[in-house]
Amino acid sequence: MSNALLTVSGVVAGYRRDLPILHGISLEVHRGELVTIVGPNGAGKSTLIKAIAGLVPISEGRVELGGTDITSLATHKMGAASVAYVPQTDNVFTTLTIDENLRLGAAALPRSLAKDRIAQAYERFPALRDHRDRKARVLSGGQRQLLAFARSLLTEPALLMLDEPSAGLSPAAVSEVFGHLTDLSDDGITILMVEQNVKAALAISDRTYVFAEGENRIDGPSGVLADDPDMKAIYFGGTKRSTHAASAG
Ligand SMILES: Nc1ncnc2c1ncn2[C@@H]1O[C@H](COP(=O)(O)OP(=O)(O)OP(=O)(O)O)[C@@H](O)[C@H]1O
Repeated sequence: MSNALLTVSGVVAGYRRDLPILHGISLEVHRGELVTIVGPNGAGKSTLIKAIAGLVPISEGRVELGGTDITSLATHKMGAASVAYVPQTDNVFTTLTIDENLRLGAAALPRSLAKDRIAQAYERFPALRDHRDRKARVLSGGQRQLLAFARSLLTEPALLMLDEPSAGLSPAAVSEVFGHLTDLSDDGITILMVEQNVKAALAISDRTYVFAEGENRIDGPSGVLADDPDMKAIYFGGTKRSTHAASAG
């Protein structure tokens, strides 16, 4: 039996029905895995996680979470379906403090559970506890990302999806944020992320999918792909489909 938590099969999707951006994307994320999607600009990486999150219409194909069909489920129902999505920007309330952001994120939980989960969040991200009364707008880019992760984890989603968590961060902040992602993954949290920082992403993820022009190109264990000559072809002009890529299944 497959250990897949998320299964995306043949997804065709785009911002306009007559203009598909994704041309039949398939991938799997197994329970406890950290999986990255990389690829050149405009490859459709962000579009895929937005489509999974119900933000971009899917015209063909299927998305399943734990065997349940969540294709085109309305975004506001994704939380109940146990999917959390952290967008690249505008992922925290900048006019609120860290503590207020977390309390808002836990608002749907019973009061005592919310308190416990916020305490756990501060334990996991001590930098947030240290600045709990600061407005999110004065936080560094890295601290904002950590706040966005902490908020999205309050409901203990089965799947955490991140859109370019390293975008706009300094190298030191990338290494701090990616260190936390490694810890989350070590704690068994299942993560699907889109990244532009290929080297850093390959270093921390279990498996990687490479997209180009809205299609799957290569996938396999990240350690293997780091040395794959086809990666260079995809990034520097070629679009050759690999025949030796490891399968996800
Ligand atoms: N809101 C939108 N409306 C229409 N087209 C869009 C929209 N957002 C993205 N696109 C188009 O969809 C295609 C794929 O964009 P997408 O953001 O998914 O790429 P990506 O692989 O994540 O790369 P990047 O890192 O450059 O964003 C691009 O041609 C882009 O111009």
